[in-house]
Amino acid sequence: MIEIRNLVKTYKTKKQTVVGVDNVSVTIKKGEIFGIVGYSGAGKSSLIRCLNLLETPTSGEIIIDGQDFTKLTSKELRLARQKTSMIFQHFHLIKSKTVFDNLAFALKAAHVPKAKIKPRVVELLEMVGLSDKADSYPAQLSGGQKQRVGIARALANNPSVLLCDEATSALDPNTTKSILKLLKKINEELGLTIVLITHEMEVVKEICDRMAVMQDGKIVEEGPVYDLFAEPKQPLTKQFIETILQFELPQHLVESRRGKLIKIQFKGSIAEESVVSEVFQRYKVRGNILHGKIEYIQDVPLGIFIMELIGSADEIEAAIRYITAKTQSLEVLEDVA
Ligand SMILES: Nc1ncnc2c1ncn2[C@@H]1O[C@H](COP(=O)(O)OP(=O)(O)OP(=O)(O)O)[C@@H](O)[C@H]1O
Repeated sequence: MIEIRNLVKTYKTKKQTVVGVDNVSVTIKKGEIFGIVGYSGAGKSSLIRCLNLLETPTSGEIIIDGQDFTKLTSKELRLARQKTSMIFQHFHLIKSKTVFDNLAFALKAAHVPKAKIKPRVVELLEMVGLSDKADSYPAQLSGGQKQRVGIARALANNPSVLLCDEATSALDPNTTKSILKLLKKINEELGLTIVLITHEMEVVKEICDRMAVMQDGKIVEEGPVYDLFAEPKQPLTKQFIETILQFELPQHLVESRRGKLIKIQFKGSIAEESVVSEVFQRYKVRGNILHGKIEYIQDVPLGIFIMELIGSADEIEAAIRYITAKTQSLEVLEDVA
């Protein structure tokens, strides 16, 4: 478990003091994948870099598995850092060393006995699917393969926490997916806690259990990813969710509508029920689905549809009451009746 309490990180420049992290308190549970999103300058890097003391916090506490990282001696800190390893957007591999030697280097640095290094490297390469690249140099690898080496190196000394600093931001969408899949596998198989920072909601949607949204050094909202997708409360969270769930109707559809435009959100198992077809059977209304999308967030469906309901005012009202009761989420967008 990671407990961040009243964390403050400020930077003193010649002219001014800049606040990177502004009194953040958050608890990250053991074994979960926790995503931190925010625009550039929100303080994400400052926060994650404080977690393994790459940045020294100005004040506050960082307690990982019961140990306050801010109170360690430099020797204790070296050992503690092995518990919280990190992967980076630009991989940070040693260019002059082969993949094998990059991994062996991390083990040597942690004083792993020589005899144990080779079998561990072989094991790590297998874990990340790069057994055939042991003798390649970083320049001979694709971005995704380089990040796999980065992940193997981060896992070398059996950390309990993996920190990911925009780990997929330099990768194309397909490679991003494969790296996220690998992170999920590691999380499940090794029980590793993963903290990742990103500006991409796709990443959070794909693998995170819980998330926090940062702005101006503060966490403005946090919670389970599904809940924040289904019911974002803060304007900034809504903005991020809309990058995935927003859709606008083409103007000609809005202009040619004949009934009532409604937006329905289906959460969880209700998304798999036939609420809409039931409405057409029960009430004298006709309808068109004008737009719709079902997103699966950690395999749980979240559907959003825009429909036009056509019929008498009474029947439309009754249909709306029925859908509202079933979904708990219906918004009337436009009314021409
Ligand atoms: N070394 C530094 N010296 C001075 N100011 C800094 C330093 N590092 C970060 N900052 C400032 O702290 C604030 C938060 O920056 P930070 O890099 O943590 O944000 P971020 O959300 O990670 O943004 P990005 O995604 O662009 O990296 C910004 O105002 C930034 O200018």
